[in-house]
Amino acid sequence: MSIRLENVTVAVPDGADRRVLLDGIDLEVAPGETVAVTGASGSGKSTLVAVAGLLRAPDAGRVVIGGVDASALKDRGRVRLRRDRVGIVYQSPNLLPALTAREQVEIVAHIRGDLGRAARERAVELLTRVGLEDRLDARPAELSGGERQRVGIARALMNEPSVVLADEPTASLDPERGQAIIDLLVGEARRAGAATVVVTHDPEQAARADRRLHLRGGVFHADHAQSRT
Ligand SMILES: Nc1ncnc2c1ncn2[C@@H]1O[C@H](COP(=O)(O)OP(=O)(O)OP(=O)(O)O)[C@@H](O)[C@H]1O
Repeated sequence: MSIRLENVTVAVPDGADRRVLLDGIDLEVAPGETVAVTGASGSGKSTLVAVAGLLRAPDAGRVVIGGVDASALKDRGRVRLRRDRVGIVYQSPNLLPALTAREQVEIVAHIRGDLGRAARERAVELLTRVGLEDRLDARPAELSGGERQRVGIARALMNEPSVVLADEPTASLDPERGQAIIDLLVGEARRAGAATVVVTHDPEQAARADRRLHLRGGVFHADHAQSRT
């Protein structure tokens, strides 16, 4: 399933004025496609992820996930659409200190009310895919930053999302580990056929995506790195 943003506009208070962060953005990401979004600090990248992930309603425009127009849904429907179709990888994975890696991932199924044997097996399979098969019972304090982010990726994929959104998922890691995490995320999202948007500051990471867009002045510009290649 794809995600489509149509004419999305978001403005925020700026002193006595209002500042337009997203100015009629159009974006369609196909199933299995990865789009990297770069942009200066404060350019609205996190806001874009929040809107695409149905965490924040745009002031105007629509977000359509798998053909379903989120703006036409009531709050509960929007929450369900996000829970069932969207996986989000955050800058920092915000794991629950008391839970093991396995439980951090299982909790997604628990929230949906379907933590049965199949879900438990899927959690282990995902943690294995991200290279944590030996760390299943480790708690966050026992994991490195990179390992915690791997748990965050497994957790984001647990609901078999149609759309994966990642907001600077490697911000807290060194470049080498960051690149490995991006490769893992992009690879897993492609494998799952998810439409994927990765926000990153890092041109090398952006180069791993199928398409690169640069957010400036509230609109997308084709990334310079892309036009050189
Ligand atoms: N609800 C809000 N009220 C007021 N200002 C806001 C609100 N949401 C975002 N902003 C401002 O809008 C700008 C863009 O924020 P956003 O977090 O989307 O940028 P970003 O590109 O992700 O930045 P960074 O790369 O630094 O994380 C920032 O200046 C932020 O302070």
